[in-house]
Amino acid sequence: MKIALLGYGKMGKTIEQIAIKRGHEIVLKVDKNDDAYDITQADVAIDFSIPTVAFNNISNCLNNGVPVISGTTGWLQDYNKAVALCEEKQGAFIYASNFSLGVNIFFELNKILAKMMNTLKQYNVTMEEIHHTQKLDAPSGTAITLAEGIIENHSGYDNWKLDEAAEKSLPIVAKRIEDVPGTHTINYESEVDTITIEHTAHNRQGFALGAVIAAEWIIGKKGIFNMNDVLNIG
Ligand SMILES: NC(=O)C1=CN([C@@H]2O[C@H](COP(=O)(O)OP(=O)(O)OC[C@H]3O[C@@H](n4cnc5c(N)ncnc54)[C@H](O)[C@@H]3O)[C@@H](O)[C@H]2O)C=CC1
Ligand SMILES: O=C(O)C1=N[C@H](C(=O)O)C[C@H](O)C1
Repeated sequence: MKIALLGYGKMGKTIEQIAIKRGHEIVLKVDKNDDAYDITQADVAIDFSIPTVAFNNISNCLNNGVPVISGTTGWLQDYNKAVALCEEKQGAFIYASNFSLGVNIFFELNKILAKMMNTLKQYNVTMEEIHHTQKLDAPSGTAITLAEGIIENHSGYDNWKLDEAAEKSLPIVAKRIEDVPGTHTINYESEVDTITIEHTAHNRQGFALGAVIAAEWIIGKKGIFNMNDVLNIG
């Protein structure tokens, strides 16, 4: 498979290593200021760039008939536009806030726990995410997906807020600590006890492998998909 990497930072470089080990070829590496490039030489593009350029990168792929996987977070105000463009062009597109198998299992566990806790009003939910200090967005995309999983399954919450407590709001605390690849913790706290679920990434390999597996999976397909489609869970 010929892969274009849109964004050649920490994730782009990790994806390159894994893709080559799995027998793929990197035909294009696009980073900032690389404006003139021909995306059509790639069978599939993988975008791990920055929030302000992700939508342009995705649009360029869809406009040129190249299936695209995006893991960039912090651009979701334009997600519906990307979906509409994908439908118009009959293209193929996957966005996931987190491509790792472990986090996708954690997403499902989070929904089940929220459903179980729905009637137990003595427990308040809080969430914390910790990432490295170069991260541009807060809260993390993964924290937003987790919050959405709780809101869909627990009638005590209908929105989330960063660093703020309010009625029916799920508070998310975002911490930035040197070199942390990504830790997400959800606490259900009552006066007598606390129930905690947590996912800790030890490195970026799980995110990168998931993105390459998604790229392998999307070849030959048309439509808008997510990691549940790829991993067949949920
Ligand atoms: N969905 C997932 O599983 C994961 C998502 N992420 C997200 O992926 C994104 C990238 O993460 P990292 O690689 O850690 O960040 P990074 O900062 O190491 O890499 C981003 C790269 O994008 C480049 N860039 C800037 N403008 C560009 C443009 N116009 N076109 C292409 N590239 C451009 C930057 O120069 C940089 O090299 C972030 O949004 C992060 O939140 C990170 C890890 C896992
Ligand atoms: O920026 C990161 O590093 C990560 N970003 C993603 C997010 O915002 O959830 C996924 C992972 O936690 C690492």
